Amino acid sequence: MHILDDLAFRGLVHQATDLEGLREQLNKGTVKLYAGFDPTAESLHIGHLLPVLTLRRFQQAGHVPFALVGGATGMIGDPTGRSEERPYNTHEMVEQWTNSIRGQLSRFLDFDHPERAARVFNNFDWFRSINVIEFLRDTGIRFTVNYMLAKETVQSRLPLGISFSEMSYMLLQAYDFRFLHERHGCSLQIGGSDQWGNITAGLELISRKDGGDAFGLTMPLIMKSDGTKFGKTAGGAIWLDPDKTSPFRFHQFWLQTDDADVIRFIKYFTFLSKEEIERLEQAVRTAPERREAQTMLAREVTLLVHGEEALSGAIQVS
Ligand SMILES: N[C@@H](Cc1ccc(O)cc1)C(=O)O
Repeated sequence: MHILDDLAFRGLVHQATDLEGLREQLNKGTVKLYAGFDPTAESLHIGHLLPVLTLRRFQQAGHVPFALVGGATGMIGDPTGRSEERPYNTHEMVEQWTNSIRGQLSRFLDFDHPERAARVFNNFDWFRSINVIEFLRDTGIRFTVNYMLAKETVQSRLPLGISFSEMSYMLLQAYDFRFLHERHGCSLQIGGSDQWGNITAGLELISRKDGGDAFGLTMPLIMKSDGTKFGKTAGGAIWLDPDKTSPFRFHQFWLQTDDADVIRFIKYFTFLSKEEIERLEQAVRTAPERREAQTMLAREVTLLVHGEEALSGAIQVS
């Protein structure tokens, strides 16, 4: 199945800048794509899994994934979806978290592939040597304040005020996209639906400067059918770090998925085939009490994140 058809089947396409153009590009050959992750804590959580696994899907389909860890952007903080300014973390903290997140990402992508090896970047590597005059003359000049004010993130913060630093976040992310496009041939950025404004800011910069082909694709915000937030439990977030959320608790979390959500989550978070998923869908309908789909979901995601040994440990305890 074509990667874009697979993503559509899984309900993973929320918005895209030019799907037909992107399809053409993907058909022509290897596409390099990236997703970025800010080190705002020592570990990724399951909210990050969707972009990570989507990178993996692209790699399996013959493309080259780049994972960017925001050692620089993490020093400012993405205002997207936040109702107030973020407190700053120290440089030491951000650096430490950048390293642990880099390690976590490596489990999901193939870094040794002979032709399509994945890569990890840290945007601090390029931002550390850019000075403010250069940045304003080269990047700031490409955006009108009017354009920035029109972004949803900024709009929603206007009543209470938003700092110049947080408002500039979109320019940092835009700069990354252009940098990876120019230096490393990256032509697609993917992210959660809330990243649309930042991704399109990058496209703005790329097309104004060199007219290159570049695309943006976002994934849906994960909602539970009962209206509560996905991934948040009474005990807090579900982390990928086994020291913060044990493989047992991780496995249990997925086992408790509602019948109404389980097939959607299987599509998002597992690599099971369309046929297998359709069979499980049937099973939820005809024999929900067996919880076959939940068992499968918990098994597959725990295996992906924690590996075989941790999975058998988690199953034995339960
Ligand atoms: N802004 C993204 C992270 C990110 C950082 C830098 C980028 O170039 C891309 C994405 C987020 O908060 O999820």
